[in-house]
Amino acid sequence: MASLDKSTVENLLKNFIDPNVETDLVSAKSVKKLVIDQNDISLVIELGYPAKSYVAELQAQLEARLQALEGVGNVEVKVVINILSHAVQKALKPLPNVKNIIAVASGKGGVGKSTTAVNLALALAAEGAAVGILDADIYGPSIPTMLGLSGKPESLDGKFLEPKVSFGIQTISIGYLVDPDQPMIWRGPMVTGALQQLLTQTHWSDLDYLIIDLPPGTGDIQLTLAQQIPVSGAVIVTTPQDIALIDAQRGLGMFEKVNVPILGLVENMSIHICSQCGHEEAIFGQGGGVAMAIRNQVDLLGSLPLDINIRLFADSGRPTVAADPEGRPAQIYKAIARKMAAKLALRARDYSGRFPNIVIQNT
Ligand SMILES: Nc1ncnc2c1ncn2[C@@H]1O[C@H](COP(=O)(O)OP(=O)(O)OP(=O)(O)O)[C@@H](O)[C@H]1O
Repeated sequence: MASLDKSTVENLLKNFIDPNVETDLVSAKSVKKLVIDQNDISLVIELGYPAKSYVAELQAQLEARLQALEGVGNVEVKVVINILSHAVQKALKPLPNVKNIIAVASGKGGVGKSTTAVNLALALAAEGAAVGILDADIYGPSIPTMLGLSGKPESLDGKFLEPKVSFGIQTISIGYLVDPDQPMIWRGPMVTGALQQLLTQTHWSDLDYLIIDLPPGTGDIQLTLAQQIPVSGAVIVTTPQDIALIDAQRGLGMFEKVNVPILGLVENMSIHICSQCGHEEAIFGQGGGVAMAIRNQVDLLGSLPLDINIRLFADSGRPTVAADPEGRPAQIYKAIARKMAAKLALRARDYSGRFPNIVIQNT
């Protein structure tokens, strides 16, 4: 039997594209261990993002391709998930108990930012991550309603708030603190302080990701939040409509200015599929998200259709990913969530909490 050539195995891994990170396993630093013992191969792949629905497929594909190599004996492939903490803005420190904060933003209001944020949070959880969501949308705090929650959170020690949990997601909302009848102009100045308080005085319990649903727009409040909250990355939600894209462009510029990496764009309401006849119509225009992504050299993480069920599920307190996990829209949300987390996994890690051991010896 011909003996196994090591470089053939390495080349196979160098040419194996992970569709979530959109790069090969070697460049993505996913090859944790490769042992070639005579003709036997033992391989450990480590993914830095939650991917429950991809692990078995990846393992099977790798095993099949390795097994097909000439001269191969036993093949053993193991895929493990290890979600790490990634760097935040230079002047800030990550929160304890929260590995990564991801901001979900939009330039324009009403484009479906909150619906997208809540479904992405559920999708990350479905893929195996520990997830929280902070509803910071002062203009329309809708996350509790979308998750079927009501009532204020408790405080057991009089200092920290206990997040309310729904579908396994830990949640806190600015809506619990601001008076809905108070004029908007008074809400602005108090909001950044209140948000800092919510962020740091909530008993988050070991989160891989905390999703923040930011208020729409690119004004002072949003800029202050983008500067003060220790975020690892931001996602911009837009519709393909020109007017929304112009505002989304401003949002993108705002995050770039404060050195927050853009993980990608999500195009919402991209196409309407008639529930009666199946006819597809691009109500808000076509190709806007792709063009914006290309122009700014950022990723278009995915596009969601304008689908009446997305609204109905959100209104009923059981968003799409929880209500119809196998349906097409839920699959799109999960694909976007995997990609978003995978893009983050490629970014620099946070080393702030890990000082090297310094030993001072008296001679
Ligand atoms: N893809 C979709 N298909 C159908 N309806 C949707 C979709 N995405 C969002 N919606 C609906 O559109 C409305 C606005 O969505 P949402 O509240 O998420 O927007 P937003 O951008 O967060 O708004 P705001 O500016 O108030 O923060 C909601 O009724 C929601 O259910």
